[in-house]
Amino acid sequence: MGKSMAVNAGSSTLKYKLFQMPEESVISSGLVERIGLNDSVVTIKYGDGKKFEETLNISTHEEAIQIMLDQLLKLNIIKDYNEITGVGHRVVAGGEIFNDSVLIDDKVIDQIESLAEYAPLHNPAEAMGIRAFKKILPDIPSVAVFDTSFHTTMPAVNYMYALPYEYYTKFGARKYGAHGTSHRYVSQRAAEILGKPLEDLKLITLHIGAGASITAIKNGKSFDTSMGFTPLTGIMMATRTGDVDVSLISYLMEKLNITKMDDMIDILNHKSGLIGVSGVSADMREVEAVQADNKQAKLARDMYIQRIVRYVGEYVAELDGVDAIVFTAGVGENDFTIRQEVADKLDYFGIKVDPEKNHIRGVERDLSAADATVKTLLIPTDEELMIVRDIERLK
Ligand SMILES: Nc1ncnc2c1ncn2[C@@H]1O[C@H](COP(=O)(O)OP(=O)(O)O)[C@@H](O)[C@H]1O
Ligand SMILES: CC(=O)OP(=O)(O)O
Ligand SMILES: [Mg+2]
Repeated sequence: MGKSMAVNAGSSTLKYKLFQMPEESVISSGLVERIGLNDSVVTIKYGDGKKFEETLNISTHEEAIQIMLDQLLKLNIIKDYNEITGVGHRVVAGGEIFNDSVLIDDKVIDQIESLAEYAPLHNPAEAMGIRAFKKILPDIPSVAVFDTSFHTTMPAVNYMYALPYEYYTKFGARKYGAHGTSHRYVSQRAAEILGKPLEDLKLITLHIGAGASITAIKNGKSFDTSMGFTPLTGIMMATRTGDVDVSLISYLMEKLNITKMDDMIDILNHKSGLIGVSGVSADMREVEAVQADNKQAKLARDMYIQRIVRYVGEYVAELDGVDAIVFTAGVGENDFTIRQEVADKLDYFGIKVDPEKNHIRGVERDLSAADATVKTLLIPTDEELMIVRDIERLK
């Protein structure tokens, strides 16, 4: 009994879902998009199909949380914050400390903050969100659900960097990955849709949003993933480089007269990726709107696709075959053109998408063409559902 709230702070978004428990029915869901960009959009769904929408400039996750909390009361979604009896927060980095979700106490908040360097765009904002909720609801159970915990099953051969070994044992220098809650959710749904036990499947899950990562899943477990020590590496993202030669970084620092590594990393995290190459926008929709007449925008989009294709190819090899690939997250769920072009480039593997089935947004569907030997699925992610289940499990 009661209402449970799942809070999901992404790099450019803040999402929440308020669930009636134990039914797991969604009372209200909200999304603040484009945090830190101009014209942030707040969308809140509630009641019987009611929708609140507002466009304003929101520069931090702290502001986004405040707006969201105010609207819960203003829109009469709840009459009092005390109606909420459990809160779960998505946290990106859990390092090697957290291989499962935990009940949050002061020590856990400190540990999440101590892992800030493992996810600089996320953990500080997420710790802040946890504190904001603790302030208004100090006595209800709250749970942290880590992106990294799904990836703790990766074998050392995949999570180790070829650096001196003691950097791992002394400093925790290894690949941790991210988006684990999403990769876990869509892999479970994929098994249900395919009607096969997850343990028997080889899957490649493509979580492509503002942050983006690809995971190879073997026997239901994360086997390899594209993000690294932090969510900076792997495929190209909205504002992040993805993989880059680190020697180039020191060369560029000299050229740009940058003396602090943090300043350089800030460029790699915030000024690169789609926005960096296109010079237009971090938002795929805006890049696509101008690509016909803008060479850089077209190049940015082509690079974005190419890197996805590259990782899928790598993971087909690592998994020694694949049963299905799954598209999810902001771009993966909404952009049929990206899905189509990615699939077209992978047809050697037997990945083939039916253009008609693919012409859709945001619904679960098998997109595979009749002659595909590898399935392509569209599965909207639901990190919030996973989070709320962990509140129930742990409270
Ligand atoms: N219709 C669409 N077409 C292309 N891209 C879209 C569309 N809708 C959303 N996106 C992309 O999805 C991104 C947000 O993805 P999401 O996974 O929700 O964010 P986050 O990484 O912050 O969790 C946006 O930046 C936008 O580029
Ligand atoms: C880890 C990460 O990049 O998350 P998001 O896509 O939500 O920003
Ligand atoms: Mg996200």
